[in-house]
Amino acid sequence: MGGATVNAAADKIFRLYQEQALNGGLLLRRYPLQKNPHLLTFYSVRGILLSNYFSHNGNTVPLLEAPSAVQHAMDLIRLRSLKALGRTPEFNEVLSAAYLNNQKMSFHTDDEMGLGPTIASLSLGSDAVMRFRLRRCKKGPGADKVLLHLKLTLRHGDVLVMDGAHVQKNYVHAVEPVDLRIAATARFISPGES
Ligand SMILES: O=C(O)CCC(=O)C(=O)O
Ligand SMILES: [Fe+2]
Repeated sequence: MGGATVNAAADKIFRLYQEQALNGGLLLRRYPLQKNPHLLTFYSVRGILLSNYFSHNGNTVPLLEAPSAVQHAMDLIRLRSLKALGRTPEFNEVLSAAYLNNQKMSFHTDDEMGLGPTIASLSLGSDAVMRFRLRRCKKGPGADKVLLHLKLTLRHGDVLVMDGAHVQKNYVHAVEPVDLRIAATARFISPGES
């Protein structure tokens, strides 16, 4: 959910992410692709709802001290998730990934322990192709085609909502941006699982 007419907020957040990454306020970190294909760069916020912590590479600071890019991202995700679902899902964390130089996120599922059933991600920057495939393993020629369930383009300002634990249980997803892109993903994680 987004579109040219409602993207002033996304423009601002994208600019803030880049400014705050440049000036050191937001310490984005890159991981070697082979070692951590899932997350290339991440920044994580533990929100106001339960634990009230902002976390970055294992260190935590209160959400209110999180860079404004991350806080605004959370606000926009909440707003657009409400429009998409008719209710505001419970989120207490934002995980941000920056894709540079042809990086992509290969097929994975977000079914980590303690993760809530609704995950919503805000796309910033270049378009990306997102694919959903059945999680069930199928081998042999043409298997990819059979298992491919959904292919969509994520555009700047779009908020994609994965609603329900069954999404992670039954499907894996992959994201392949065209160029520089940042994704801010809001999730709910039980306090015990940090
Ligand atoms: O880049 C995206 O839009 C989604 C990222 C993702 O799937 C994840 O962080 O688990
Ligand atoms: Fe994911």
